[in-house]
Amino acid sequence: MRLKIGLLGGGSWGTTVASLVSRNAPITLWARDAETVASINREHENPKYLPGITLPAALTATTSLEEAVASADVLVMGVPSHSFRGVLEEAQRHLRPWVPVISLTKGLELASGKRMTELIEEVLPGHPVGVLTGPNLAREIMSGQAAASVLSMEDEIVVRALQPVFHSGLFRVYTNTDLLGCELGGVLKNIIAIAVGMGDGLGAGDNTRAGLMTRGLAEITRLGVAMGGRPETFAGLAGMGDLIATCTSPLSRNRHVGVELGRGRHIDAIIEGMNMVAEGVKSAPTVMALAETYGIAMPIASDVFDVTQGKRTAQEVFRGLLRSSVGDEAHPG
Ligand SMILES: NC(=O)C1=CN([C@@H]2O[C@H](COP(=O)(O)OP(=O)(O)OC[C@H]3O[C@@H](n4cnc5c(N)ncnc54)[C@H](OP(=O)(O)O)[C@@H]3O)[C@@H](O)[C@H]2O)C=CC1
Ligand SMILES: O=C(CO)COP(=O)(O)O
Repeated sequence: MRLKIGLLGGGSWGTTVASLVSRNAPITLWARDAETVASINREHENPKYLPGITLPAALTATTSLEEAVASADVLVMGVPSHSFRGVLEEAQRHLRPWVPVISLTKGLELASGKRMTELIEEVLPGHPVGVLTGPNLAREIMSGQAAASVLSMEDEIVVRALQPVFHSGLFRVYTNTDLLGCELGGVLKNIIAIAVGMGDGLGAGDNTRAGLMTRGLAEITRLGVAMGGRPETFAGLAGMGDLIATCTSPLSRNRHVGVELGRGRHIDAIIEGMNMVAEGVKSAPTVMALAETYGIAMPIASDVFDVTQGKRTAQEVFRGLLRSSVGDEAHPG
């Protein structure tokens, strides 16, 4: 039997994952924007988020949430974190029992600080949950470049059963049972990418970037391990892999925010000028609260928090590596 997939969210990543999955399984993509849906069905294009890219003819879209959810054997959530709970609650009315729910979202709920899979467990108790995450810039994948990703669920048998839904020749999907670690890797790297972008915007060099990325990974790993993730996860695709892609690619929206901050623009003006989401800006306050709760030093994330809150400028915080006290590399700070 071929599993039917419902995917909610017609942005750049939702559309890309739906295109990848359409090679393996029947899929219905739900987007709330009627023009986007019509264009995907008729022109095989999503002009709002992936202009100029031809989508597979097998990919069909709908504005009816019920149509995408009611017949789904697997539900994939591709909306940003600020809309996740609301869309999930709508979906809950139509979803059959026990259907696995996979999140593509790399953010935390602002009000509760919860991960997206925690929201799924809360709204849809009893449904197996997972994430698809890794160094996966949507536009690059749609232009036919090879990429590797991770499908993470706690149950090894279920995750292996779902792997073929997402895996294909140029999109290599590994499995991982460290759900918490994989999910946190995707959330936390966005904040470090903003820091690296700030450096790039200020004209910092390659040594600076390497220093920030390495110390940033140390912060990600410290918090992730304190919260229950496995150390090796943060050295893998969902940790270091995604950090490298996001911190170095001109396609990254989080890095873009950082670059513009580094050039001296105000955060509100930058966000105003973007039609896509940069999750790190919204996650920064929640991540700082988590760092406090778990007693973890996160000096780079803290600087990003200050700048994205408009408390200090990128120039002011970018003493970064020049901070007055430095200790042993293996220790926090
Ligand atoms: N783009 C990428 O390369 C990658 C993104 N991700 C993650 O995927 C998630 C989604 O990002 P991405 O697709 O890039 O985001 P985009 O900004 O490209 O698109 C966001 C999409 O979500 C829709 N949306 C927002 N709120 C709602 C709502 N309340 N109801 C229905 N639809 C809604 C938007 O619809 P509308 O157009 O109508 O506003 C739009 O289709 C993020 O968490 C991101 O971190 C992960 C890996 C790669
Ligand atoms: O998660 C991503 C790449 O893996 C996308 O990063 P941005 O949201 O910064 O574009």
